[in-house]
Amino acid sequence: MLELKAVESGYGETQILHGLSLVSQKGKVLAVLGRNGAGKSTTLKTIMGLLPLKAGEIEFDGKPIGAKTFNVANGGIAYVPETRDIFPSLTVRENLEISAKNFGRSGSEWNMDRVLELFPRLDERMSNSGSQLSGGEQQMLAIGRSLLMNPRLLILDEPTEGLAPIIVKLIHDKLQELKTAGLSMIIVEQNFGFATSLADNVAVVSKGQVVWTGNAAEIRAANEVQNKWLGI
Ligand SMILES: Nc1ncnc2c1ncn2[C@@H]1O[C@H](COP(=O)(O)OP(=O)(O)OP(=O)(O)O)[C@@H](O)[C@H]1O
Repeated sequence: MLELKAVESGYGETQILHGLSLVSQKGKVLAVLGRNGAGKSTTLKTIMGLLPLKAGEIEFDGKPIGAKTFNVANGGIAYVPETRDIFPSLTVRENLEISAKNFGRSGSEWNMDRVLELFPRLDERMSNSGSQLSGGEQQMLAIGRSLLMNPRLLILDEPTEGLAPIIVKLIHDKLQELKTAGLSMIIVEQNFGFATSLADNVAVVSKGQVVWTGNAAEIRAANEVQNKWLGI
């Protein structure tokens, strides 16, 4: 469904991705793993058009993805950044409404009610501003907002970062529900257990290239891969 072919990208003059190639399949969860600074977030930002593609190709459903972030999002890819980027001065309801208004289509699969059913906690916080939410609630809001875009592919950058174990478990269960419902996902994670229990497939990134691919069971059994590329 999404294919990166020999992608080169970076920040200004600094090249970070050096011919990175990977494939994410429809209906599957791909975990992208790697040490700090390997280029995982850079990969996601390049997919989303937040960093320029210097060389290589990115195809979504067999067609070039387009260079502008709005077009990538409109084409069906929702992105939850590491920073979550919710609007701190707007209420939970307003944060959700902006997404529903910009991307909601009549008869579409995701609407406000379904998001609140998935995250009842958000329903209790509808009148609170973004800045009043806990880290876990912010992550729920960021995911809920992205679902209102009715994506065909959901991309998450370190969804568990800074969250308490009980919230990590909750986010895990919700993403598992979305997976069961057939949503395709790419998840960048430092939490190996979280990532490999959700993932079908795994790509390991080091120094801006994919150095290992396989399925989740394979990497769980491959201690030397974990040790060499992830420092586990
Ligand atoms: N805004 C930036 N300007 C310049 N260099 C950057 C910028 N953001 C990241 N980098 C550099 O790009 C490299 C890859 O960073 P990236 O954020 O993609 O790593 P990562 O694999 O996602 O790791 P992490 O888990 O630390 O986020 C690092 O060397 C980092 O210092």
